[in-house]
Amino acid sequence: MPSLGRLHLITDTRPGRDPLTMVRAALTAARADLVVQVRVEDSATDREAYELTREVLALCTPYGATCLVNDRLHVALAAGAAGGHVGADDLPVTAARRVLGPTAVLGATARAPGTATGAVTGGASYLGVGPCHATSTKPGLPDPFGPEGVRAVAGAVDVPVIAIGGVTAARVPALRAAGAYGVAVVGAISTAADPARATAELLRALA
Ligand SMILES: Cc1ncc(COP(=O)(O)OP(=O)(O)O)c(N)n1
Ligand SMILES: Cc1ncsc1CCOP(=O)(O)O
Ligand SMILES: [Mg+2]
Repeated sequence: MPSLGRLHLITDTRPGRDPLTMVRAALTAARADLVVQVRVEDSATDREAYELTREVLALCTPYGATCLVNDRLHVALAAGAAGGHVGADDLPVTAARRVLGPTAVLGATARAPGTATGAVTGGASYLGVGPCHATSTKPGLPDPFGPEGVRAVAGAVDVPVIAIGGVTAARVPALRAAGAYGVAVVGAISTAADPARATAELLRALA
């Protein structure tokens, strides 16, 4: 399995957003270092998720960037993505690993050391850990737990920990110091005035 990129851009498919323009801009700055996770609204159809994934893959492939799909593992497989990401409301990690096969990238959400070790035993190749900071992108989340929450999880596992939730370039150093291997962002890139520049700043902070 190739090494995982440290910067994960999660597509912003809320009404009025333009996820493909964001992905294009981020790729010009991050190239092969970018992981793009295709995440669609729950109300989107599988056909819409599949078509967006195919378009994102077509953008990622020339750069050698990695494309993952959130939640919908059948879409990941059908589209030819490198893997997927699951959380508490999705397939259990062991089942997700069976679906994706042994070599695919499989991310799992974990907020505590016990869940984290269980996910790794079940076959997760990285963990998404958050919300680290307050976010307006996903409603209904528990309170943010800051870098200390990342430290607790990172200390319990030997797979890459990707910090998520309200991540900005300014917040990256503390998250890295707490053991995060990388970060996943929506708003830091999708709401930036200059998404390519925002991507470059995040990469600089991660280096
Ligand atoms: C890298 C990363 N970490 C966490 C999540 C959240 O996944 P989940 O808890 O299943 O919530 P949804 O994104 O499905 O709403 C993620 N997608 N990526
Ligand atoms: C999907 C998800 N899971 C936890 S926080 C989050 C959204 C992160 O978005 P942002 O980077 O805009 O805070
Ligand atoms: Mg999910």
